[in-house]
Amino acid sequence: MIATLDDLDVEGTTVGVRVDVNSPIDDDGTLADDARLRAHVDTLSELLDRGGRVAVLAHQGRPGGDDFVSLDPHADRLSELLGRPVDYVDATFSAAAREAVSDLENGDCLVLENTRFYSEEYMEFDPERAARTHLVEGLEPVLDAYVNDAFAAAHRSQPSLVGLPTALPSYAGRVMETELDVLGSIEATPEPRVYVLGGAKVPDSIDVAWSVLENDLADHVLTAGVVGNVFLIADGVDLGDASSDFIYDQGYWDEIDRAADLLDAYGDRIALPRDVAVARDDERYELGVNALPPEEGESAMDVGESTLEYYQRILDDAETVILNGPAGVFEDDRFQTGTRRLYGAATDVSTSIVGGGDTASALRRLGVEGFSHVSTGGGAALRMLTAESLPAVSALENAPEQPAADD
Ligand SMILES: Nc1ncnc2c1ncn2[C@@H]1O[C@H](COP(=O)(O)OP(=O)(O)O)[C@@H](O)[C@H]1O
Ligand SMILES: O=C(OP(=O)(O)O)[C@H](O)COP(=O)(O)O
Repeated sequence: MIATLDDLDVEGTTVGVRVDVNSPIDDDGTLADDARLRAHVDTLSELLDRGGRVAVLAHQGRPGGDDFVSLDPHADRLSELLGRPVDYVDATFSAAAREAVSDLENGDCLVLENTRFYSEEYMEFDPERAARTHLVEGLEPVLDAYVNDAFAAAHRSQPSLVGLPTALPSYAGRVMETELDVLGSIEATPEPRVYVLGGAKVPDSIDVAWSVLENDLADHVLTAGVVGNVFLIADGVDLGDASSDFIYDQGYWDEIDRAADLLDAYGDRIALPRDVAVARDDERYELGVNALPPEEGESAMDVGESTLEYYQRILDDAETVILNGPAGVFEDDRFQTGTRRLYGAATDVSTSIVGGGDTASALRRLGVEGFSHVSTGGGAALRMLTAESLPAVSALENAPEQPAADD
């Protein structure tokens, strides 16, 4: 049983709130998209309105990446979104950080530095060991409670996600609560149930396909994106060197065998693209699978019209659709059609659940809206769909007893 904000006596309590505001960053270091910050406004506003003293913890990017930047711009944007001052401290658990947290008054909010600026936070630990890291031992004395609202990072067993809830009374924030409610009760959604697996996380998508087909959760699995390309190759289609090299370069070559095994076991419930779109003379050009391979250098970048009509017919009969990953390279205007049409069709299904960071950003960019639920998580949402437990969620379940809100 996970405690929520309803169980927390907030007033005067200093709360460490782990959020996931990991966002695309422009070349000038500013935030390219603030959707993940917006998602946490309800949790943060509620804590502040109820008189909490809030220290926000979050990561941004991965070491070595161009998006591995400070949380200073995130604090500025949060301040605008919350309509109140949000201080930023360029420290996470040092004496300076502890002093800033200790100085918080009721209704104050500050953002601590990118947790991954400290090497331990980019390592995976079991919860007990995570509780003995510098980050947790440094912060725990100045915090009364911990709230985890970072569903999108809940598949990581890093100190700020599994160590703090081992050391402090802990609660799920509103984003975490909603995500667990929706994604944890997929089997209760109406049937026929269709999964659409696109995008580029091929091993994760194949794990999901195995799990939902084996457990009879899926009436159909529709494939698109790089996932669709892997299934086409597994089915014996020659997609040409460019698409094959891309899959090989991503390290996904072994996935072709797994896709072939899946087709052997559950081929009647797996739908493959019937045509693909390539760039020819700089224009979008569609080819039926019988006309493949494409010309040299051409890569399958989207699904084509005949696939979209086929998938539309399956979606017309669906009561629930669960989607992850764009149908094509939506960043290029020529290859947005598949994602716009497929996801657009999904909004007409009575229950439509979408996961994935790139997917959510594609949908915003293409103006596709009207889903029952858009998850903040990509990898975390996929992992939940395989019914695997998420380390950060298990840590909340096993957190120390908290005093009841009315005590
Ligand atoms: N046919 C394709 N070839 C190459 N890349 C593709 C193709 N289809 C989709 N993609 C890429 O997949 C990426 C998103 O996939 P993924 O990270 O799995 O999504 P999410 O973050 O929503 O889980 C996008 O950058 C998109 O360009
Ligand atoms: O963006 C995230 O996950 P996602 O790419 O699965 O949406 C989370 O912030 C986790 O980041 P990580 O995959 O660098 O641990």
